[in-house]
Amino acid sequence: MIEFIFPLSIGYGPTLRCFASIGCIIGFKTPKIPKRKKRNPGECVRVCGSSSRIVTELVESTMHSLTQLREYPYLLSFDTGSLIQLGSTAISSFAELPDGERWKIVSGSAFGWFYLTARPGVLKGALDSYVLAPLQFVVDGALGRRNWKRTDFLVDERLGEGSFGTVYAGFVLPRKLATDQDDDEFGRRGRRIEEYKDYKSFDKVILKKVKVGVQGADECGEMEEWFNYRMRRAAPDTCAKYLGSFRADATRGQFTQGGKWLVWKYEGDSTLLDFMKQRNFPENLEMPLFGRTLKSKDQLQRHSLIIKQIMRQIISSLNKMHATGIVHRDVKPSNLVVTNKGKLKFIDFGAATDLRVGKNFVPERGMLDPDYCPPELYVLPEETPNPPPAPVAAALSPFIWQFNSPDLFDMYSAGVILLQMACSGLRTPIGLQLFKKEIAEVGYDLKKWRGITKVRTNFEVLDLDGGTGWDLVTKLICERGMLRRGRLSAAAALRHPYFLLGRDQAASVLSKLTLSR
Ligand SMILES: Nc1ncnc2c1ncn2[C@@H]1O[C@H](COP(=O)(O)OP(=O)(O)OP(=O)(O)O)[C@@H](O)[C@H]1O
Repeated sequence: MIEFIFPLSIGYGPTLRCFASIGCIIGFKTPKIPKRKKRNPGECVRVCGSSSRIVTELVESTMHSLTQLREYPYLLSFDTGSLIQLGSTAISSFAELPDGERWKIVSGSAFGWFYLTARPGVLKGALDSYVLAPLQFVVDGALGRRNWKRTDFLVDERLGEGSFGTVYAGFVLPRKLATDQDDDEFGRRGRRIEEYKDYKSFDKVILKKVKVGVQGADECGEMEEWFNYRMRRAAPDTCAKYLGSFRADATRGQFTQGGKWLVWKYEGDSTLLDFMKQRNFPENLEMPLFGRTLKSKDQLQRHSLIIKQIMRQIISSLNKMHATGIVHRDVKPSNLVVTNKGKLKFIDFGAATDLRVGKNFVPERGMLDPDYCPPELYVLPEETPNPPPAPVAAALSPFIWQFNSPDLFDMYSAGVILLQMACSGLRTPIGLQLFKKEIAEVGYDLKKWRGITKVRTNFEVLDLDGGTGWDLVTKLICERGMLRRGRLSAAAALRHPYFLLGRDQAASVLSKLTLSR
C-alpha cells in the first residue's frame, strides 16, 4: 500500500489548500462538513474510506488549517485505492453536470491555473516560502553553513566600498587552523595571510563588512542576505554563490565586535567592467568565454560573437531572475563577475526588489547608478503604495506584474551595456555621460540619437548580419509605451533574431567539448 502523506505544518498549508480547492473546482459534491473537533498538536488525521469522506476531510482540514495551522501540525494519509475512487467520482460528477456549469468550471480552472502560474508565480512563491526556504535553512544548518565565526576567516585586500558595506577578498581557514587561532599571539592586529604556510590552498572568499553605526546599514545587510538566499534557491547559476553570514565576537584587525559580515565564494578576479576598460576589449574575453581563439578570420565577426555570448548570458540570467519576481535594479558591468569558467554572474543585490512578496520595494526609491537608469526612474509608478503584508502582496503580484512590467527596468540597463560593448566611445565615463544627456534630448529614440551624437561611435558590430544587433538595442533603449510596455522583456529579447542563429552558443558548446578548463 502506498501512502500519500501531507504534513500540515505551517509550511505546508498551501499545498493542501490547493488540493482541496482543485477538488472543489472540478466539481466534487462535498457533503455537509461536520463540526470539527478540536485537535491536539501533533495529532494525525488518517483519511481512508469513501472518496466523499476524503473530500470532506480535505475541505474541512483546509478550513481548519486556515485558522489554526500554526498551532496544529497534523498529518493526512490515505491509500491508493481511495485515491483512484476519488478520481473516478470526480470524473463522473463532472460528466453529470449541465453544460453551462461545466464551462464555468473549465474556464474558472483555466483562469485559476493562469493566475497561479503567471509571472511572478504565486504557486511557485508559496512553494518557495513554505517549503524550500525552511528546507534550505535546515540543510544549511546541518551542513554547518550557518555556523560561521570570525576566526574561520582571514581578511585580505579591500576590493570596494559601497554606502553600507566594505568588500574584501579573504580566505577560509581550514577547521584545524581556525580552532587553533590564538588571538593574543598577534595582539589586536589580527593575522596576515602570509603568516600561514599553505595559504595558497585555502578557499578564497569575498567578505562584505556591514558598516557599523551607519543608519540603515544593518537593514541593508539583512536585505542583501535575504536576496542572496532567495537567489540561491531560485536561480543559483546566475549569481555569485552566497555562503552565509556571521557577527564578529571581538574587535580584531578589520573585525568590530558585533559587526555583521556576509560571505560569498570568490568567483573571479575581474568584473565585466574591468574587461571593458582594457583597450583589447572584447578580444580579452575570447579565451575566458570560449577557452580558445575563435575560428573566424574576420575580426568583426569574432567581436560580434563574443559580445553576443556576453549579452546572451546577461539576458538569460535576467530572464531567470525576473521569472522569480526579482528585479535587480543595479544592472551594470561592475556588477557582473566573470568566473574562471567563462560565466558571467550577478553580484550586489543590495538594491534588488522582490515584487512577488514586495520585499525591498520602497515606491520612491530609484536605482543606484544613474548611468544605467531607464527614463522612468522607478520600477513601478511612483503612486504605487507601500507593499501590504507578504501574503497579500503575493496574491496581488500577478496583477502588478502584468500591468506594470517591472522587469523592463533592468532591460534598459542591459541595452546600455550592449551599446557600450559595441561602441568603444561609450566605454569611457565621459562618453557615457554624453550619451545620457543626448539620449534624453531626443526622447530616448536611439535611431534619432545615432544621427545627432557627438560621441565617437562605431556601429559595425551591431550592423552585422542585417543589423539585428542594432534592432535589438533600439528595442531595449527606449521609453515605455502607454501601457508601460514597448521595451523587450528578457524572454522576448532571447527570441529576437539577434540570438536566433546561435553561432556564439555553438562556439561556446564546442569549446566545452574540446577543452577542459
Ligand atoms: N563573489 C565575488 N567574486 C569575486 N569578486 C567579487 C565578488 N563579489 C564582489 N566582488 C568584487 O568586489 C567588488 C565590490 O562588490 P559589490 O559591488 O558587491 O560591493 P558594493 O559595496 O556594492 O560596492 P560598489 O558600491 O563599489 O559596487 C566588485 O566590484 C567585485 O570586484
